[in-house]
Order: sequence, then C-alpha cells, then structure tokens
Amino acid sequence: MSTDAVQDEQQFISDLYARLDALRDRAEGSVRQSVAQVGTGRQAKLERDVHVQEETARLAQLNAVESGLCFGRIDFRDGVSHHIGRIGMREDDAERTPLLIDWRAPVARPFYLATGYSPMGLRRRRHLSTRGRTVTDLHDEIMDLGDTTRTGHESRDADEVLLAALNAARTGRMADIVQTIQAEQDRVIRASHRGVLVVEGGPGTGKTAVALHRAAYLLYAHREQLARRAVLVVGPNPAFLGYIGEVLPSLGETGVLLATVGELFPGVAARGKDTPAAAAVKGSPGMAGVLARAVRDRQTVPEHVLEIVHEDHGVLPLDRASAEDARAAARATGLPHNLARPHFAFRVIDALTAGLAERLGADPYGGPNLLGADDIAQLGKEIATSRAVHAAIDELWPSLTPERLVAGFLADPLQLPEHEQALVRRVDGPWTPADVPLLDEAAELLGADDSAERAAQEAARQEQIAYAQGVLDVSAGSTTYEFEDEESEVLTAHDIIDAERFAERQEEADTRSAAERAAADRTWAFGHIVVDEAQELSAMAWRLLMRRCPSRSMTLVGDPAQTGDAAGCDTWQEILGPYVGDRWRLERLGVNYRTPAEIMAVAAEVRRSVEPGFEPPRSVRSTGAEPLVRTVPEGELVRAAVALAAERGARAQSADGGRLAVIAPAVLLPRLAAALPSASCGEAPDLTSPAVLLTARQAKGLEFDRVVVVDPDGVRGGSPRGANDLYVALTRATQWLGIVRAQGDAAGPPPAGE
Ligand SMILES: Nc1ncnc2c1ncn2[C@@H]1O[C@H](COP(=O)(O)OP(=O)(O)OP(=O)(O)O)[C@@H](O)[C@H]1O
Repeated sequence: MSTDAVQDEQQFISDLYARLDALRDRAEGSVRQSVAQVGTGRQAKLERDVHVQEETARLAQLNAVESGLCFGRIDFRDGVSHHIGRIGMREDDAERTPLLIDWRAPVARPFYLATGYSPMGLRRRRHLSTRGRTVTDLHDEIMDLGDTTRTGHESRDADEVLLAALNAARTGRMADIVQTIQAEQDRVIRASHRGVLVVEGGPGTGKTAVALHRAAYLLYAHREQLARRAVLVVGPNPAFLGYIGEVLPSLGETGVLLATVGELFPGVAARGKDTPAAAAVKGSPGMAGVLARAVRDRQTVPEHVLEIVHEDHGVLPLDRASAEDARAAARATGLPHNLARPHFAFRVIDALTAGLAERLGADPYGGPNLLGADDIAQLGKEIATSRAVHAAIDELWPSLTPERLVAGFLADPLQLPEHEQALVRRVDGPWTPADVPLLDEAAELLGADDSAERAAQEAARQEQIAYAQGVLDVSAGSTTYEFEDEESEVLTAHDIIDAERFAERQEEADTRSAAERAAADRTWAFGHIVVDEAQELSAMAWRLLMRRCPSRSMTLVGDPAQTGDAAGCDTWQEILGPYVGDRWRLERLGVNYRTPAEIMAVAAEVRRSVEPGFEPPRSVRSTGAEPLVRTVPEGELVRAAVALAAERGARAQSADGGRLAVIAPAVLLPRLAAALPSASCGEAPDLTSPAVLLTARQAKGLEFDRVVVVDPDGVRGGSPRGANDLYVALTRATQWLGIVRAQGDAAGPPPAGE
C-alpha cells in the first residue's frame, strides 16, 4: 500500500488548515480592530457594527468547518484535479487560485454522481478520511477503466466509506452526510428552489439529512436572495431541533432559523401541553372559520337602545338599527377587525351627532333644523372626543389583540360544537404549541391598527432626515466646492445623495442577521421554508407557514406512514391543495440508510397490519442479528425492559460510545424512569446521554445505536394512530433492536428466539 499518496494528501491538508488559520486570524483581527475603533458619529458606528457582524459570522463559519474540512478529491481525465470540502477556499495569491472547492459548486458534482458507466470525465474519485488535521485513510475509485495507474488505496467495496459512516456509533447529534451524499439524494438537494418540492421516503431514507443539505445548497446557489429573506427550517419539537442543530453549521451555514411552529409567534412562549384530542380540534381546518366567527361575535350591537351619557350633552341614544348600519358599513370595508374599527366609530359618531343635532336644533314651530353646518361640525367634534362615546364604541367593537381574542375564545369556545368545547376549554394556563397557529390566524383576522405606531415612525424618520440634512450641510460647509480650474469640480456628498436617501441608508443598517430579524417579526416572508416531519403538521399550522412563505418556495419532507399526530395529514394533496392546487413536485427516496434489513423486516410486518402489501424502503445494510424478543407476563414488562436495557446500556457506556433508547408507552415511563435513573427523560431529554427514555412520539426523527421497545401493544393501542407510532419506534435503531412484550400481546411482532 502506497504511503506516498497519504503523505501528499497530508501535505495538502496541512497547508489547507494553515490557510484556514490565517483566514481566522484575519477575521478575528478585523473584528478586534473594528470593536476598538472609536466611532466619530452615527454613520461610522453603524458601519462598524455591520462590519463586526459580518466578520463575526465569517469567523463562526470558519470555526464550524474545522472538522472534516476537506473530504474528497476528483481527478479528471484531462489532468485537472480538485479537492472538495465543506466550503470554498482560495490561495492568497494574486489570481486567488481555488484551493478547495465547495461541495455545492457545479464542478464538485461528479464527486457525487459519477459512476463507472457514466464517469462524467473523471479518472478517479478519492474519499479522504481525517481525524482532526491528520489524514487517516484514502479510498480511491477508478472511474476510467482504461487507466491502469494504481495508488494502492483502491477500495474493494465502492460503498466502504458510506458503510463506515452508517456503522459509526451515534452521538446524540445528527452528523452531516456531505462526504457520502448518494446520487438520488443529490438530485433532491440540488432541485430547483421554485415552487413546492415534497420529499417522501420511509424511515431512515435520509429525508432529514437531505432537507438540511438542500437548505445549505440553496443558500449557496441563491445567496443574494435567500440570505436577505432568510431560510426557515421547521421541526416537530425542540429536542429534534437540538438533534439536527449542528448539521447546518458544520456545512458552513450559521444563519438559518430553526424553529418549531410553536415558536413562530414572537412574544409567545408555548410551554403548555394539550391533550391529543384538544390539539386535533385546534388544528382542524374548520378553526379558521371558527375564529372568524369569534371575531364577528365581538362586533356587537345593543339589543334595543344603548344610552350613552355624554359629559356635556346628557343621554345620547344609539339605537340598534344605527349600530347595525355602522357595523355593516365597517364589515363591508373587508378590512381586518382592528382596521375596520375606525369606520365603525365614524358611523356611530355620525349617528349620534345627527341625533343630537336633531334634538338641539329642532324648530318648535316645525320648521327646518335651526343648526348650521358649523354648529353640527362642532357637535360632531364634541361627540368624537367624548370618553363616554369612546367607551361605548369600545364595548361594541373592541380593539383586540390576538392574545386577548384567543384567550377569550378558549375560555368560552361557544363557536365550536358542544362536544368539542369541553376538549379545548381553558380559563387560565400557558399557551400551547397548538395555540400558536390560532394566535397567528387571529392576528390576521384582527390586523394591527398601527396608525399610531406609523405616525411615530414617520416622525422619527423626519427627525432622521433633519439630522442627515444637518450632516450634509456641515460636510458641504467645510468643503471647497470648486477648484480654480473649472473642470475639476469636486462631487460633494450633496451631489450624490440627498438627505432622505442618506437617512434611509442609516435605517437599512440594522445589524441583526436576516434570521434574527425574521425570528422577531410575525409578518416576515422567508425566502425558503424547509419543513421536516411535514406529515405531523395540522391544517392550521400550514396556514401559518404558508403566510410566512408567499413565494411558496418550500421543501417538505415526511412520511405519511409515520403520522402520529391526530391533527396531522394523511396525504400531501390534502395539505397542499388549498395553497398550490396540484402544482407541486414529488421526489421519493427509496433506500434506508439507518435500519438494518433484519429490523426493517419486523417493522414492515407491523405496517402491513394496517396497509396490506406495504413495501418498506430497501435497507442498505444487514447486520445478521435478528431483533431480540422477550415475552413476559404483563406485570413484568418494566422489570424485563430494565434488565435488557441494563445489559445493552452497560455497553453503551463502554469505549464504543453509542446511544441506547428505551421507547415505551407514556403510562410506563414513570416506573421505567424510576428504575433507570441514569437514563435521560422528560419533555426535552438530553439525547447525548448514553441512555434515553422516550415515548414513540418523542422518538420521531431520532436514531440510536440500540433500541428497546417496551410493550408494543401498548404503543399501538395508545392513540388512534398508534400503529404508525409503533412503526416509528421499531425503526429507530442503527444496530440492534430488542422488544419486550406482554404475553398474549396480539400486536407485537412475530416471536423470535432469544
Ligand atoms: N448518504 C448518506 N451518507 C451517510 N449517511 C446517511 C446518508 N443518507 C442518510 N444517512 C444517515 O441515515 C440516517 C437516517 O437519515 P435521516 O434521519 O435523514 O432519515 P429520515 O428519512 O429523516 O428518517 P425518519 O423518517 O425515520 O426520520 C442518518 O444517520 C443519516 O445520517
């Protein structure tokens, strides 16, 4: 075996890291220098802040790509070679010669797609394995069969690097797959960003991995547009977001917003929990209409006559018919509730003014009203400024916040059918994730009457313009306009920018990243949205997400066979039909990279009980180890599960690392937690701990080296979509699966030997 090639690559890698260090030093120095700068004015300070923010982001990127910076090389038949890595890097020479090619660049594509049949101009493809900054192994694939040169590192198995990645012990944090993206995955990652792309595939087919790499790819390919509008990745729960949170930074992308739907209403922390039935009601498509009715129900009219006691003019009667007219006129504007409110108020004030004028100006001899237009206008003013009148308008057409409306609705959900009212009724208590789409819907229905805010903003803008004008005047005053020689006229700041533009330029210098600004703004329109476990989202959650993405540039990944949430959807058309009709594309991933064939066979049987003829994705590996099934009396489930976990968990703490999960029905968790004190559990378990205790729902999207599924019958019977939950639980293991089931368990997998 040739070590020359290793030495050559080591030299290259060492040089590469030296360059990385230099770039880091430069960025660090630049940040330090800027921070130390004493600004000489507002503009200078803003420019400094923007610069610091940019350089800090660059530094974060350079730090994040340290591990496995370069992982491949392609040699073309024409003699050209490129090293492929997490980011692109250039030499520090005058030509800025490319040193490392970003994996997303078109020229890197043969690294992922070339085959012996279709070598795409390649002579050889090399995978470099590194630990820290040291080259540990090379795997070469000869693509040009006529080429007889050998390096001594030719792989016997083309999938050697892939299998090593799949067999590696799990850490509790998802790793990127940039070194081993497969051709079918590459196609999805680089698909056009326009429109809605749905990526469907069974468990372990790499949907999450592909979705994250796609986000990184799109940011690379459409940086201008997407960095400005930001990319949002939506996941099912915070634990899952923690699990996938390191992938994008490791690909050099630190500016993507990761969030659950429950986190998408700025100012609201959804810490409460709904029962599945309550969440299903709150997520159902009919809720949009229900909330619209709740808003209309807050637009009231007096039963007969409302007597308003004016401070100066005594009782002003507002009769039902006048109030109804005002309400109809306000509704006819089609504006959201709070924006239509002034229209209602004007009508009411007009009606009250007319009534008062009629009273005060009545001619005792039956002639025309004695008041002139000016008198009536004066009366109108007195009514419009009356506290009592305002209180009455507020009562009839209150100004509402989303929080107030939804809290009021949940306390007394009259607009729902009776049997659903009891499910969602809540007088107090924290917001839940299922409330967030309702708050968002309410915000749309209510609209923000931001006239006062806009007036304040305009005042601030005028102030900035005045300030900018001052700056320009000072600069103009201290400049000699013309040289003696008429032709060499100097352009002053005044000639190239006016005060208004100058002020705007300062406004634009919001130093927060687009993702940070997006997180704080409910009305932000994202450049692209990626939704993972998309099958779990309710119809109401989709309404919220579609509002955040008017361009409909979206990637949805999921597997309807794994839907667990009662509010989740069964088909993509059901989700997408209302927004894009049938104008969406579907890509399927058909290879399971996680679950060995033996485990998948057991999981597929469970699936077939609800979907006869079901074919699972093809497992890329088989371990030769059948899942271990222990059948015990029902009262022994916990004891047996703990014993099995202890056997396997002990190994998880050994040198091979790896993680063990015990997945059980929620009712068994307290006893299991007491018996397995070292296992992490609860709402947000620490997935990096050697052993974790979870429900099947919590395990969705995650994976572990070893999994013990306890009481499969209990998991299946635990919810209307329990069969899907069991399927999820059985497909989480990368190496080994144990099942502890109760005697007489009809739903468990077929018995297998101990
Ligand atoms: N090309 C690849 N190279 C290396 N590992 C891969 C590749 N594709 C997928 N994997 C690995 O397979 C495992 C499953 O991937 P992932 O979690 O993305 O699947 P999924 O389809 O989202 O699964 P589920 O539907 O069960 O959540 C992960 O460990 C992932 O890193």
